[in-house]
Amino acid sequence: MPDTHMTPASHARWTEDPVLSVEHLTMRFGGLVAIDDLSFTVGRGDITALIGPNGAGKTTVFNCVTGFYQPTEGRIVLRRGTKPSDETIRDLTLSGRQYSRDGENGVFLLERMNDFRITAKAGVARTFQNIRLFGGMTVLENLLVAQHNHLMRASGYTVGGLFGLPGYTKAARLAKEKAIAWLDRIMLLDRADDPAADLSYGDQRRLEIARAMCTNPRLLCLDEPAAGLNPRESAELNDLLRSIRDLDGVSILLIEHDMGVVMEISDHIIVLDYGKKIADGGPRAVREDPKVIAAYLGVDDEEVAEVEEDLNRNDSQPAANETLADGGRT
Ligand SMILES: Nc1ncnc2c1ncn2[C@@H]1O[C@H](COP(=O)(O)OP(=O)(O)OP(=O)(O)O)[C@@H](O)[C@H]1O
Repeated sequence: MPDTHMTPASHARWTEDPVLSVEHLTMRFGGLVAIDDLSFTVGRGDITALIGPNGAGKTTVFNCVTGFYQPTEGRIVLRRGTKPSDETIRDLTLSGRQYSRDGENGVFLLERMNDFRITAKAGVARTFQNIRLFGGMTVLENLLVAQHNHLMRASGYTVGGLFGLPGYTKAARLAKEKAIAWLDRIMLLDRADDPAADLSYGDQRRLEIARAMCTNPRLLCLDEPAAGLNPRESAELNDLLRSIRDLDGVSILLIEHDMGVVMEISDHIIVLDYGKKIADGGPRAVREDPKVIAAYLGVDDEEVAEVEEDLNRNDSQPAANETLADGGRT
């Protein structure tokens, strides 16, 4: 992968080939403006981190992108496959339709779609801050359930599956093969028949990501995947996310407070504060941005130079599991 630490924004994938564009997004809850005219892009094949102090609006952005909230204003464009022209997107917007699909490719206006359609049609999968596995089901069953939509399609939405329709039988075999391949990748093959609730926290996190991957996403949205992980589990998570980017070619958008994880694996970082974007660029540029330091540490502008000096004195890389937000505003 190219070193994106200092990639000029004009040549970065997030400007040249965005898989997702969030355009002038605003989300109000009564009188509270949680997201205020926010625009950013996510590069195809990038790991993009959305960071910011507590209450900055990160989860609200995720909820808008994944269809849990309908934004008050703004457009959210997901591009599958080849890059569509601006005219295609404009025509789709004016048509009032939700998406325009051509086989595996297409353009999707996520602000018009519900969560189910966003996963099934646009190919956006997500995980949550609090793990949401089916604890009573086995580890393998969790990965099979994720492929339920695909299997229903193969059954022709009939009882065909029960009677062994050839298309369904093949789809069921492929679903099992895929689940087993993922269990192997996340090193949980020997736990396939155990209830998911019996796994350690780190294993549950990786299983949740594998479950999301079983839906064949183009964009994987992860809400604090490193929360509560120990350093070894955090390193395993980093490897898994890099492999999803590099081997599966899936773009990743993550919310994360663990600056060790963010700085190590991100190609692109967007920083929010009070619902507005305050920085957007490669990891080094963002890390050295005085506005970011000020927002995280809750200090006045004149104190920023002092804080920067401290950071430079300590080292040029954050320690693993360094969690700036712990010192941030709550
Ligand atoms: N459903 C809701 N109803 C009312 N206010 C909400 C709702 N969801 C979020 N908010 C408010 O919107 C603002 C942004 O919250 P959000 O959870 O998006 O921040 P965050 O950056 O994800 O924070 P954290 O890092 O603590 O998870 C906060 O002031 C929050 O109280």
